[in-house]
Amino acid sequence: MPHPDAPESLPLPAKNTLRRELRRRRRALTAREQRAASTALCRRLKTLPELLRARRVSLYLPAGGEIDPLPLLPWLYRRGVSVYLPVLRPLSANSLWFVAYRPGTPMVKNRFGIREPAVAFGARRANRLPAWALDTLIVPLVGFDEHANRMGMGGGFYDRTLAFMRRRGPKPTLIGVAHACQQASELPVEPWDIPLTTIATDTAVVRPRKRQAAD
Ligand SMILES: Nc1nc2c(c(=O)[nH]1)N(C=O)[C@@H](CNc1ccc(C(=O)N[C@@H](CCC(=O)O)C(=O)O)cc1)CN2
Ligand SMILES: Nc1ncnc2c1ncn2[C@@H]1O[C@H](COP(=O)(O)OP(=O)(O)OP(=O)(O)O)[C@@H](O)[C@H]1O
Repeated sequence: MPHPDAPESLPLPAKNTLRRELRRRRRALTAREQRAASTALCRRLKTLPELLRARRVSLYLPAGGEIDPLPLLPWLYRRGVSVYLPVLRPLSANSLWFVAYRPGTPMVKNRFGIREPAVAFGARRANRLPAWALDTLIVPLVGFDEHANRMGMGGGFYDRTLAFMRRRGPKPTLIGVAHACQQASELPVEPWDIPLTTIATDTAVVRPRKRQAAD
């Protein structure tokens, strides 16, 4: 079910207006609603076969009302999963690499005010992975629709970082996560958008429609 306030359709120029509206919705949730949503989301994630198979997973530290995936941490550590966080890649415009996140990882704020592992720590090869070397990415999103299309913060960070998915080679599982109120009725699909495997929210799991042979 689309959010009751979701617009009926989306002309392209309205994309940024919708992005602002969806960001406003998640920021408007109370601390109590945030906690309940995060608990419900993480409970659901723990039942996803994709995540049960995972050995190298990226999470994110929530900002601006994003749903919080961190209650997964103890569960992942217990299962011996290696956990990574996205870090703005130095010297490479708007793309990410993934740095180990474990007790003791030194953290700094990036230019958006989001905490991330310190550059010097991530600079050591043993502490980081390119996206293709992860098996599962938990991907933050600003908006999604019933076909599991995704809208992000608008920087193209994940789309650029995941562009390798169009080529032959490893294809990690991409699990988008969001609050249910971040659903819109129909998002425009851009040529550079990388489709997600699954989206999980506090109330549902959304998967893309299976592609027909003729698509
Ligand atoms: N928690 C979290 N971490 C993440 C992301 C994310 O979406 N969520 N990213 C996913 O890409 C990357 C960072 N991308 C971001 C892109 C834009 C803005 C942002 O707030 N833009 C402001 C302008 C801020 C400024 O320029 O100072 C804005 O649009 O209002 C933040 C993060 C990596 N880390
Ligand atoms: N693979 C890519 N190569 C070059 N530019 C890209 C690529 N992917 C996205 N971009 C650029 O990034 C910008 C932001 O794209 P868009 O508005 O779709 O972001 P988004 O999907 O919301 O962001 P994100 O991927 O960070 O969550 C666009 O101007 C687009 O041209």
